[in-house]
Amino acid sequence: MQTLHIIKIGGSIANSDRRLTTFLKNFSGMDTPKIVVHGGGTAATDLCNKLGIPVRMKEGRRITDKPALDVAVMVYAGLINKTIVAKLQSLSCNALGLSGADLNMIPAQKRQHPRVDYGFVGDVQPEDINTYFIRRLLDEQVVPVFPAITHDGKGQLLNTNADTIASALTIALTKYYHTHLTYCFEKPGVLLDVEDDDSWIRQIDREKYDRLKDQGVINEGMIPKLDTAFEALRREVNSVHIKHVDNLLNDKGTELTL
Ligand SMILES: Nc1ncnc2c1ncn2[C@@H]1O[C@H](COP(=O)(O)OP(=O)(O)O)[C@@H](O)[C@H]1O
Ligand SMILES: CC(=O)N[C@@H](CCC(=O)OP(=O)(O)O)C(=O)O
Repeated sequence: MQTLHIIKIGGSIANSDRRLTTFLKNFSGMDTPKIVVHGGGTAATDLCNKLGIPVRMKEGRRITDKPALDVAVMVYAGLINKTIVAKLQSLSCNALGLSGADLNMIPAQKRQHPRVDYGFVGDVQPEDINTYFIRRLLDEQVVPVFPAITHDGKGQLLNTNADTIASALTIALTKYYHTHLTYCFEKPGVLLDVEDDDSWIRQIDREKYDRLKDQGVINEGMIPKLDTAFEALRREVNSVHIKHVDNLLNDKGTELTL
């Protein structure tokens, strides 16, 4: 079996030219097959603020009404996705940007929640992902770049947390590859004290995560990241790491274990 690296980059990376350029240089040097999944929450929030569109987040997910969805599609599937693809092309990396609607790659269902109406937010089941076309592209040395946008198959685009997409994609491809999932962001890993970058944890298991979540040490955007990371491990993804983007090529960062 071939080894497949799936790298998710967070909003603070996509929003910083310096960080993004460093990441893409390191990433372009990695062996294929490989996939990028990106968020862009910071840029979407900035644009919403400029346009006077209220920003509401609940447990790391954006409550997405129609104006917020329009911003999400423009920012994630448009500006950020095409910027990443162009930069990768300049590094001789044959990237292809694909929202979940393109080639029906990532069908999703509108998020159902007993108490919160998330609006146009999608949840993804790994079983629904169109692995056939992804594998065809990977076989041709193409590097797919997925933004945080999916669709419901009935013409509706949906805003989907990028950590969720990265995890579901990796789970879906684990039948065909040795899969390694890495979440890159601007912190050195999962922190015991969010104010102290030296407090990063080398390894975290589900029990420790639940404890830290109950204590409020892990909150907001880290919740979808860790929930989806543990789901990937449970579904037999070979390794999952959460690390600083500048440590992509070394072993510093938090390793998740079951
Ligand atoms: N225990 C923790 N360790 C690291 N970061 C944390 C922790 N708790 C909360 N955070 C916050 O979560 C943020 C990451 O979530 P988010 O902004 O959604 O990231 P991304 O865009 O990378 O998905 C960090 O920048 C940090 O401010
Ligand atoms: C539903 C939902 O929350 N979608 C996310 C998608 C972007 C994302 O995941 O970006 P980060 O990786 O920067 O957090 C949002 O709109 O913020």
